Amino acid sequence: MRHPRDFFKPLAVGAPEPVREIPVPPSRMIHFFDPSNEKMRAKLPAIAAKADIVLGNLEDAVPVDRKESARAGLVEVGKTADLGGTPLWTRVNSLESPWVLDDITTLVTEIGDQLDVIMIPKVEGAEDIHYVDRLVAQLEAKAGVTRPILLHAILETAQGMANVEEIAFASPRMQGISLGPADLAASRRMKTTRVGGGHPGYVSISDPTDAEDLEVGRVRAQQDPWHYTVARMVDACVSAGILPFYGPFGDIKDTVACEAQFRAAFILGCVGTWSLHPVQIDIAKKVFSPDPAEVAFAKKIIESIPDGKGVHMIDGKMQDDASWKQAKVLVTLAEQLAQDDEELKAAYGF
Ligand SMILES: CC(C)(COP(=O)(O)OP(=O)(O)OC[C@H]1O[C@@H](n2cnc3c(N)ncnc32)[C@H](O)[C@@H]1OP(=O)(O)O)[C@@H](O)C(=O)NCCC(=O)NCCSC(=O)C[C@](C)(O)C(=O)O
Ligand SMILES: [Mg+2]
Repeated sequence: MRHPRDFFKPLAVGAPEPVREIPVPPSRMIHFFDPSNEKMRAKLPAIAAKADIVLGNLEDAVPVDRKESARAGLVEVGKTADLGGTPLWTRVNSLESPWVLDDITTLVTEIGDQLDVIMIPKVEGAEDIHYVDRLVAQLEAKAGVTRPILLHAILETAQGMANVEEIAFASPRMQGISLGPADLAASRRMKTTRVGGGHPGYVSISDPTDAEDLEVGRVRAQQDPWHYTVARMVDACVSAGILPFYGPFGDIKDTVACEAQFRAAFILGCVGTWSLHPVQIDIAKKVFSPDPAEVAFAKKIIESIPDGKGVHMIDGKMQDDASWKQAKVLVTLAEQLAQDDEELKAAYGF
């Protein structure tokens, strides 16, 4: 483990100094696009105008025979596309793949100053982050990159989950962590073919109303199979000062279930999610922007308790020092999002 006094030293001579605080711009959705797809590249400026973050995906979902053109397409995006200030991220191929070394080398040296975050798939422990950390520092120094590129890990193996805390703390470059429910389900031998979301077999059942007939009056409710994983990921991220994200929801047509899954993650503490299709950008924006009615009540708590101390009754509900802090979380997020969004500003009454 690195000495605490060395933690913020660059890992290569000439590399930029690591950041001390992770920047928190609006991060409600990381929008995935395939940079080998010319049509998607052409549409990117319009997508970037709606999305908080755009990410050129080089890993799974990009066919093997298009890995090189995806990498070249992303370099073209970094050099020529006008994204209007929307951060550009990438997901590189996994560390054991034959493409990742060229992915990282090419991207950092060609478009290092345009790239905000590199997402690393299938991270299993701190050693994976340490490897990329040093490599990126060497490449930043070589290319003269002036601000450090941050790293984001995807949790998609049981091993990665078991090591989530050490992954979160592995480097000052760590920006955040996302859930990778498809690979994680496979790694854990969960019995689902879905990419994120619930499963009709994962239910809780009420007691029977008739002792003789066990079928009578029983209500079944689907549970969230990602609850434990997301909650643990949120704790790991917050304790390390980095940002937790949900991940993909593969049933593009089921916008209702997508919204429910995103909202569960939002309520548990995630700052954002992924969008795989333009329709999911709007869902994420709606879900990860706090509800105006809740913001109004949170403002009322803050206004009624100016010093944030003591016990108070507001609309029949007990409020104290801790609930004042909860209110602060909502109002601070609402204020931040309203800064660049006139519609939200009006909805929150700022
Ligand atoms: C799902 C797909 C195939 C449906 O694609 P489609 O063409 O069937 O959809 P469509 O509704 O017919 O498309 C309508 C229009 O939207 C465009 N479009 C469609 N999607 C996008 C997009 N993302 N960005 C920008 N534009 C997009 C599309 O090109 C089309 O344009 P057109 O009207 O001009 O013809 C397509 O949306 C897509 O390829 N999305 C990205 C998929 C992806 O990145 N997957 C990997 C992340 S999830 C993952 O890896 C798992 C994980 C974490 O690793 C783990 O859990 O383990
Ligand atoms: Mg995956």
